[in-house]
Amino acid sequence: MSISLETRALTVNFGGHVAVNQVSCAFRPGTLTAIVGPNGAGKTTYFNLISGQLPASGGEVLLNGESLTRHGAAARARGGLGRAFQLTNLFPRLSVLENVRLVLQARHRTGLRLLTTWFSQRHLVEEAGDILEQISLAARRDTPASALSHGDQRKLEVGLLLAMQPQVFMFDEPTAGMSHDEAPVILELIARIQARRDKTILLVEHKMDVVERLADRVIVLNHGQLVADGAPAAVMRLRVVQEAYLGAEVAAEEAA
Ligand SMILES: Nc1ncnc2c1ncn2[C@@H]1O[C@H](COP(=O)(O)OP(=O)(O)OP(=O)(O)O)[C@@H](O)[C@H]1O
Repeated sequence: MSISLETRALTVNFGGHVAVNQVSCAFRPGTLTAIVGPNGAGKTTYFNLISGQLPASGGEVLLNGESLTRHGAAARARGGLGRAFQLTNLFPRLSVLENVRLVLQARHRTGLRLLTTWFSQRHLVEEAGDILEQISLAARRDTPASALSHGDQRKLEVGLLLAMQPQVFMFDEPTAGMSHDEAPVILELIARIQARRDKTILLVEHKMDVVERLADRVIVLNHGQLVADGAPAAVMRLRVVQEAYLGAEVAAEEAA
């Protein structure tokens, strides 16, 4: 399939520090790419540059061949870049159902006039209800988003992404801070999006088992540079990756 998202020599400097350094990479629909690397390698910064949260110092981000340089985060989201796990996406006082319904409403571009009709309201609520089933939050549909546990808020964010139906899904450590019971729901959802094979999925992930389970391709960032790119089995054996993961495990053991 043709390229959906591409970065060309994407670069950002913070003072004298080059956090992302000339990263050129192309992503295709139907592929889940895991972005791995040691702490501070530039993974989240790379995401921020792609989604427009952070302006680049150099290089370009292209979606379907079109440069996004002039577009801010909101325009990129409308254009098809869906990034989860910025809890700011949620409307805290609105119920779980209303959060999803609002995003569906925006996607269907149903104006206020149409929305007043009983049919369109019912249709949106039904579609929102389906999404709540998928994210296992149907029982919490009337709960304000702010009253949900952290794990449930993260599920709801995936629900908002499902409602947006972006072309590119960006997940930044989707199960971080989640309990053992909660994480599988999110991973299953990502696997289901992946199974449709029409979306481009980017995943920043520290957990090796998650990368091994989900990734079709792994790219490695180290000191802001793209240092490896390929099939998960081969890339995960590389020393820089082993050190990054072993380092994380040792650090976790020391902290325990
Ligand atoms: N807004 C900022 N201002 C200054 N330096 C920053 C800023 N954001 C990130 N950095 C620096 O850029 C480098 C890359 O950080 P980044 O968070 O992207 O790494 P990461 O690979 O996501 O790390 P981790 O795995 O620990 O989340 C780090 O040295 C970080 O301190």
